[in-house]
Amino acid sequence: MAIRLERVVKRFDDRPVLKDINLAVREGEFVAIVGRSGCGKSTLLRLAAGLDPVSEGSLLRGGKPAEGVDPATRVMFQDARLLPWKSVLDNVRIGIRGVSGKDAELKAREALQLVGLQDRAGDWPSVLSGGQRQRVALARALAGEPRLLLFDEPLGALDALTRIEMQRLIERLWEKRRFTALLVTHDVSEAVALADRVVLIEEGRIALDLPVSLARPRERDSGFAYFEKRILDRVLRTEESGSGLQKLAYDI
Ligand SMILES: Nc1ncnc2c1ncn2[C@@H]1O[C@H](COP(=O)(O)OP(=O)(O)OP(=O)(O)O)[C@@H](O)[C@H]1O
Repeated sequence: MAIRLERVVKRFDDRPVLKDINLAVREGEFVAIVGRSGCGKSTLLRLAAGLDPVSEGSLLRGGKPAEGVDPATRVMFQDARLLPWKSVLDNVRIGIRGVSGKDAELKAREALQLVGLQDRAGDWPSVLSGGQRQRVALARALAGEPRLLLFDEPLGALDALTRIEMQRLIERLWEKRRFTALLVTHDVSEAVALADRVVLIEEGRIALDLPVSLARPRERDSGFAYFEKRILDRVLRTEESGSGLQKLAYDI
């Protein structure tokens, strides 16, 4: 397993946000995490990245107890977090460790080519569109050849069309590189477009863990709509039943 969380609890000031998370992600698998705002999605991602410790339970990476930040993990956030005083190429180089000089430049140029921005290597981030900045952030993440790529709402600030283009790009690059991916998103459609499995978090627990058995590249057809509806139905049922969540978690 690339990553395994066993009976994980995460508390902030004694307040449990994640109460009992059991999740195993295989090497090369793409898992999406959905759930209402504040349910603990980003917290889960921070634990997986080693940015925060678990309060209880265990976190394993590659079968071994995870300790601190994993050098083979990269995170892509909603904002590109580019350094404005560095060129596009130099921003991508930041993602590369253990290689320097010409070799690093070559790797950075290759990563820019993967996202279709090879012609913008010398530009400043300020002259790029929001979508292009996210492409640079994706290139920076890929340039490090991560085993685990964590996406925290990476397309949340983009317009609908750019968002779908970026989803297709991420899907193509994942098929090419086969990194293990964990994607946090509010967008059920995005989860179905990208993931092998969609995990719904409710009240600190996994309420649904649904394999998405659709061929790739994903088409937005009736099969796609079926998975969207199954996830949305579960979210809405839980909302209506309120404290009935515990029961719902067991009748999947
Ligand atoms: N460092 C922290 N200290 C205290 N509380 C925190 C901290 N980080 C997160 N929380 C709390 O944990 C809960 C879950 O936050 P988290 O950001 O994981 O939710 P989320 O599901 O990602 O939300 P959103 O979808 O709105 O981004 C929230 O109530 C938040 O206030």
